Amino acid sequence: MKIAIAGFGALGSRLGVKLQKAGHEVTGIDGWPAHIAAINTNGLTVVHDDLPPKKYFVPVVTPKEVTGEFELIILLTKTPQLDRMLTDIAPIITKKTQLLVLSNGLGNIEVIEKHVARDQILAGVTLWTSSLVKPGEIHTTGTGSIKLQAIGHADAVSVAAALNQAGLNVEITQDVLTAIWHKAGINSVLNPLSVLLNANIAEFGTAGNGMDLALQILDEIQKVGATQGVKVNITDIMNDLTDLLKPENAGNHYPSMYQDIQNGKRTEIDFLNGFFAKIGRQEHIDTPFNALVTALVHAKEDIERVKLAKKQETFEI
Ligand SMILES: NC(=O)C1=CN([C@@H]2O[C@H](COP(=O)(O)OP(=O)(O)OC[C@H]3O[C@@H](n4cnc5c(N)ncnc54)[C@H](OP(=O)(O)O)[C@@H]3O)[C@@H](O)[C@H]2O)C=CC1
Ligand SMILES: CC(C)(CO)C(=O)C(=O)O
Repeated sequence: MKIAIAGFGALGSRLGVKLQKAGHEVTGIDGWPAHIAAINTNGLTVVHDDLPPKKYFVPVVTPKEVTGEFELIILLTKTPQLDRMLTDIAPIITKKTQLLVLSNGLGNIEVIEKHVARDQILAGVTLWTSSLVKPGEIHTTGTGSIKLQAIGHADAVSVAAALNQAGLNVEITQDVLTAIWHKAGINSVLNPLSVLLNANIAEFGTAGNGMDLALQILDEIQKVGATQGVKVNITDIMNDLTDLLKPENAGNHYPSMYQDIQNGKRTEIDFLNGFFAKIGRQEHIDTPFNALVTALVHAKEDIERVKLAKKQETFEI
């Protein structure tokens, strides 16, 4: 299948390599010039756990440069960048193109609906992980899975089959909205707490009160979900959290929000805990934990951005 991955960052790169290895024709689309240049010149370096680095040659272009027709575009930008990416790649989206969004957070489907017909959209969630450690180099660990559903009449079966050829462990769900809230519950625990506690997923699991904190956050999300007609199953989320702590799954992974903070970038917090706190305010549901976590992550974003800017100034001197 001819596949483009829009948002060829940490996770886009990992999935891109797996899809290319399975025989698909893959093109990466990304806006970070240094990353594009590194991959196109020297290949993408992938370091899996303690294994020797491997190089893969997947062509990467900017959103404004990309040309050609793709049967499938996998959207893997950070949530705040999705709208901009879709605007920039509009020339390559035909009526036959299917778009699958796997980014974390709430509200992605509504953004895509502004750009293409419902029948072209598939939405999903993924437990694959990856870290972009420097331009052109990702570090990977463990394994993962994907759940997806067609929003209208897109061809979920052929998309799932193409992804499964690459061993991506895809399951078609009939209730992707619940899956998205479920995943957002997982992210609303692991992502901000990794930032605030400076811990990877396994290290978070060693905190004596870690799971109590998780329960407080999830209890609020469950109450907010009920106001929106979404059933959030806390037991199922806690089971998934416990599985993710294992090194063979994602224990050694620093969540994507942790990586954003390290890179001095704004995070997806407003599409996770911040989203639940906002709906909670509208629906008169108290969400003190989610509101506090959101405020603390925003504070951390500011602190790290100032620190990084100072470091860069020092380099210039
Ligand atoms: N990483 C993971 O393990 C997982 C991620 N996800 C989700 O997948 C989506 C994509 O995440 P992920 O791949 O981690 O995101 P990345 O930050 O690695 O990549 C997203 C985009 O950010 C830009 N970018 C990345 N690093 C830098 C940098 N240092 N300086 C400038 N620009 C940079 C890139 O281009 P551009 O300049 O165009 O912005 C890239 O397209 C998110 O919604 C995330 O929550 C879901 C599961 C696991
Ligand atoms: C792997 C996981 C679930 C960790 O929180 C994730 O989605 C991320 O890193 O953003």
